[in-house]
Amino acid sequence: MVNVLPFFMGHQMPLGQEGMSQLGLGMAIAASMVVLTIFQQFILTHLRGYIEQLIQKLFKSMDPNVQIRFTEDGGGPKNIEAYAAIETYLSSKCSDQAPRLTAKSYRDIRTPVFCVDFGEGVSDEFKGVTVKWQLVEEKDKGDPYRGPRKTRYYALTFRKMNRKIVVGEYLRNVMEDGKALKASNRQLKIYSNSLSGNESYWNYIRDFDHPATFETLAMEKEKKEEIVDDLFRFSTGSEYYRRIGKPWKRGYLLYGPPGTGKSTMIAAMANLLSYDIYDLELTAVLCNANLKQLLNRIPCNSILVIEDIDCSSKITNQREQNNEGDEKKERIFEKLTLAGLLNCIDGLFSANDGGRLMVFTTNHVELLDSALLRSGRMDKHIEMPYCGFEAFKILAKNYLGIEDHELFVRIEGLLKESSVTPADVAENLIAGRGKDEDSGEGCLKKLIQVLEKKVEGK
Ligand SMILES: Nc1ncnc2c1ncn2[C@@H]1O[C@H](COP(=O)(O)OP(=O)(O)OP(=O)(O)O)[C@@H](O)[C@H]1O
Repeated sequence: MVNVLPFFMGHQMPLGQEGMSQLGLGMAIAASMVVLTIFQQFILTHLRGYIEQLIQKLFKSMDPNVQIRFTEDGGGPKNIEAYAAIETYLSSKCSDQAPRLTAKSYRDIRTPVFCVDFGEGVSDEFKGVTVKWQLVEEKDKGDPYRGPRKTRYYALTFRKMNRKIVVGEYLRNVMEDGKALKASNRQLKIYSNSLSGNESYWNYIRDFDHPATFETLAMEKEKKEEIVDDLFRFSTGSEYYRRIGKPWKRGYLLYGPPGTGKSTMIAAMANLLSYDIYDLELTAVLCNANLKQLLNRIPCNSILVIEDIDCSSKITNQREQNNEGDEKKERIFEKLTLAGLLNCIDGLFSANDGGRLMVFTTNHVELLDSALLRSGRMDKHIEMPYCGFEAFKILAKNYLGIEDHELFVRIEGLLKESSVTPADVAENLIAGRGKDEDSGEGCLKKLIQVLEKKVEGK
């Protein structure tokens, strides 16, 4: 047998029997050293990693808490929306808890949102379960071009045993409340339509800051409550409209003499629901196609207002009687029709992404085409009457701060006999102009005189 080992070992001299056995031992030791090193380097490293993982798992399973992170800009619009809803929700919680707050102002909100400072925590309770929110900012290495990157997130920590209620009910509640708070803090706006060439557009007119509310609206309590209830059911009816397969819209017709508060009611509706107002001027609509274009551009959570709809329907119905020769009106007569308006209303707002309210007003309900009045187009007809005693008491409280007075009995009697609008009454209740008759009592006396004249003149 050719002995090749000496060459491997670097020996030049031939070896005896003893040398051979020593050499074998040396090689065995060397081999076991190599195996040991491999074992250490590979097997032990793997084993160590495995053991470490096991320990981590063990610790995790012993940790009683769960943490969910909501990052500021991660994962698309839904996540951004969720982050904003959480921020608004926590804004209402943190003002009396966190020692340090940051005020954030956005373009479209009325009052600043308060946020906790980084590292600060806010605790919250839901159905007996306590959770903790914390605003965290982390810096990572980022990439070579843009450098380090900051990530902000809200960390929600809670007990593992409460996972079901927190992930289900609690978070749904946070999102809904956050979105509702955000909507109620939104700066409302008024838009109106205009014509440019053959195209119709909505133009931003101004911010909507009308102070009217249902509380200040002079109207019988029961009737007001019924309307508010209807509006709330409508605005929270997403599930309902989805279930019955109808577009999420509702039509209101407000009718009554001028000065009975139809426009004031629309303002109160917008404030109640935090909806923007889209005031449709039909005389600035060229044809049915234009109208469709405009109505399809109204976003959700808006009120479409068509005031004095009787005048508009007169235009459409009395086409033959028009002999003014006005070219533009002529075109409207030809192309914008009642049928077109009805079609637009029927096919309107098929997307169920949010509610859209339509409010039509008229001083002459008797002139309206019955096709326009039917349910689905105008679901609720509200009469805005002359001023009754209940409405008067609200006006006296609003304008004079007087809730009861000995002259009220006389005024109640006169209101029963006369037809005065809340606008007429309000006009006589503007106190504090310096003169004696403009004091609270002076205003009531002045109103009595006006009412007496009305009754006499009947
Ligand atoms: N019901 C009411 N509650 C409180 N204020 C009212 C009411 N009705 C009228 N007013 C007062 O009268 C003013 C005119 O009312 P408003 O413009 O709402 O009436 P209107 O019915 O819309 O009239 P028009 O048909 O002429 O448009 C309002 O600015 C408001 O101050």
